[in-house]
Parts: sequence; structure tokens; C-alpha cells
Amino acid sequence: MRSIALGIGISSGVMATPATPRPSLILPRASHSRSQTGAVGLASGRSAATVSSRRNFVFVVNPSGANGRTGKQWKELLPHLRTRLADQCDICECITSAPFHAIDITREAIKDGADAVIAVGGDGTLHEVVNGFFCKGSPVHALDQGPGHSAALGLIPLGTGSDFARTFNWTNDPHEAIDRIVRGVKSKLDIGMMEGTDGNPHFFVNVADIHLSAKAGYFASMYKRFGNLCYVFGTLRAFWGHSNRDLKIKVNGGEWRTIHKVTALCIGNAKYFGGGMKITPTVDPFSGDLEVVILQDFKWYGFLFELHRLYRGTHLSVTGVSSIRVQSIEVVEKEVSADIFVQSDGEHFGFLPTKFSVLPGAVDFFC
Ligand SMILES: Nc1ncnc2c1ncn2[C@@H]1O[C@H](COP(=O)(O)OP(=O)(O)OP(=O)(O)O)[C@@H](O)[C@H]1O
Repeated sequence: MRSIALGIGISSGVMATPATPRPSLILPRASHSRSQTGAVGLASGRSAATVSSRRNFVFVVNPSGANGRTGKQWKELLPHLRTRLADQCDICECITSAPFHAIDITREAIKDGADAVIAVGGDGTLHEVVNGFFCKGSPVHALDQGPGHSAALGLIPLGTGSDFARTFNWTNDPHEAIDRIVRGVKSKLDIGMMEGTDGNPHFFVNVADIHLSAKAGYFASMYKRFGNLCYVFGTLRAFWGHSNRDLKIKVNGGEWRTIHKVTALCIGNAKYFGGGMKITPTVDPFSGDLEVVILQDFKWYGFLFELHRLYRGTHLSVTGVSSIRVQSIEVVEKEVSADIFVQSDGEHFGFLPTKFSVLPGAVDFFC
């Protein structure tokens, strides 16, 4: 492993802690592999960057993913990864120490010239890494690279649900993921953007959703010990006291219209959420648009009855389900109420109105 300077959570098998303020994460271009044990000055990192064509790949690992399985699997995987990538690049291993740490790690890595940032964990980790590609709504750039340089995004899916990987029919086999990274084939991946009243855009790569499904995601996190069943339990729990709501939507900047008795409104950049529910079954994350699936007037027993269709992605023909392709959609409540939940790739927000739009081909993605 090549020498990597660490300011924030960079380590080789060591749990890193976020520091405030966070110093720069520096990726110097040394010519040999070794474990990182200390910080290297920015100047030396920059000057060395001009003389080597080796690439810096930063792996952002959530040790707590999949109830701790991610951390264990990663330890076993690392020697194999080092062997496979030894010829072409240097590996920087960053272990997250808390929720949202992956965002900071990613931002610092990109600023310091990383050629790729690879999320190792579940959809939550991927979501944070994707959000680290942006800051205050704009893409993060390397400080000392030319305008042509951009960091690529990668994924080693080792989470509970790993829903994003399902869109590509990828398994949870990390060796296959490493093969993809070694192969180096990349495509321009669309990224979803969500804007709300907090004034800060948030990004999603998988599915953002409003109302029942978002509430279900919130409750599912309490049942993670049951694996993917947590999402079914979470949904049933969310139906408790739930009332379907009238929402107003505006598609692609057109006219406002009211959608009655909305159970859930889901905006997919990719196909799956909830541990294998194929909620937005026709979307393609390389197509430049989003699929919006609206569920209207569902009760808990109807949900249970149609659940098998949701897993197969055949629910679009069910009464009360509609699907549209959009570049943007704005959503407001017809009447203000306190119980509308919003989530983006599983992260929860407490605000409406909300605008969702797509950033076509925003990130190079190993696939
Ligand atoms: N060191 C940490 N300790 C506790 N939580 C963490 C840590 N690092 C990251 N997290 C949080 O753990 C959450 C869940 O992680 P992740 O998505 O990787 O696994 P998962 O929930 O098992 O998988 P999936 O989302 O695919 O179901 C992330 O949203 C992240 O905020």
C-alpha cells in the first residue's frame, strides 16, 4: 500500500475519528506500498503528484455495516484487494467512526486528488460517499489537479440490503466488486438531487421517498437485527396511525396538480429500496431521468396482499399505482401536516416542500 497521509479518518485497520476542524486528507505519490501511520505535508504530496501516474484509490469502510459483518469481511478482503490492485494504484483505507463521517472523508479525499473513492458497506455508506462528491450543492474538485481530473465512484456492496447493487444484478460477493474495480470500466452515473427548506441540496443515488415508505425506513432501522425483513416490519409499523395525504406535484416545471390520498411517493434513480423491493422498476441510472412511482389509497392489508408484486417489480399494474419519468418533480402538501416523512437513500429529513431533480451523468462509476 502506498503512503497515504491522513488528516481525518484514514487508517490501515485503525478506527479513525473525525476531527474538528478537519485537516486535509493528503494523497502523496510515493512509489511503494506501505501502511499509513502518519500525516504527510500538503506541499510534498502536491509536488510528488506531478511525477507519478499511479492512481490513488480511497476505500471508505463502514465497520458497523450489516451488524458488523462489513468490518469483518473487509479485514479478510484487504490482502486480496492489495494484491489485485498492486500494479495499478495505491490503496488508502478509511474506516468511518460514526454516521456521516464518510461524507467528510470523501470530500477531503477528492480535494486531495483521489482518483477514486470506493464505498465499502451498504446503501447508507454509499449514500454518504455520494454526498461527499458534492459540497453546498456543487461538485467537489481536487485542489491541485487540472480541470480534467475527476474522482470516480466505486462500490463494494457489503451491507444488509445493498439495494443499489441489485439494480445491476450484482451479488454481495466482494471479489466480483474488486474485479469491476480492477477492470476499470466506468459509466456516467446519474445522481438525484433533493432540495428542501433547509437550503442545502442533498444527493441520492438510489431512491428518495415521501410519506409511508419514508416512515417505514425510519422504523426499519429499529429492526435491523432481522436482516432484510426489517423493511417489512418497518412498513407494517409505519401503517400504525398512518393517513394517506393529498399532495400537490409539479413535474418538469409544469402546472401544479393535486394527487389524492397519497400513501407514498417514491423517486427512483435506481430500482430498489427496502431490502429488495423493486419500487421504481423501469428506471435506468444512466438514462438522465428519474422514475416517480406514486402509491395512492393503500391500507396495510392491501400492502401485504401486493407485497410479492413489489419485490418482483410488477406492481405498476395494480390499482392505485402510477409511474412517470421526470427530470424534476416538486412536491408540497395540500394541507400542512406534521406526519409527512421524507427520506433520501434511507437518510431522513423533516421538511417539505421538496424538489427532486436529476443530475445526468454526474459521476463516473465503476460498473
Ligand atoms: N463507525 C460507525 N458506527 C456507527 N454507524 C456508522 C459508522 N459508520 C457509518 N455508520 C452509519 O451506518 C449506517 C448504515 O450503514 P450501511 O448502509 O453501510 O449498512 P447497512 O445499513 O447494514 O446496509 P444497507 O443500508 O444496505 O441496508 C450508515 O448510514 C452510516 O451513517
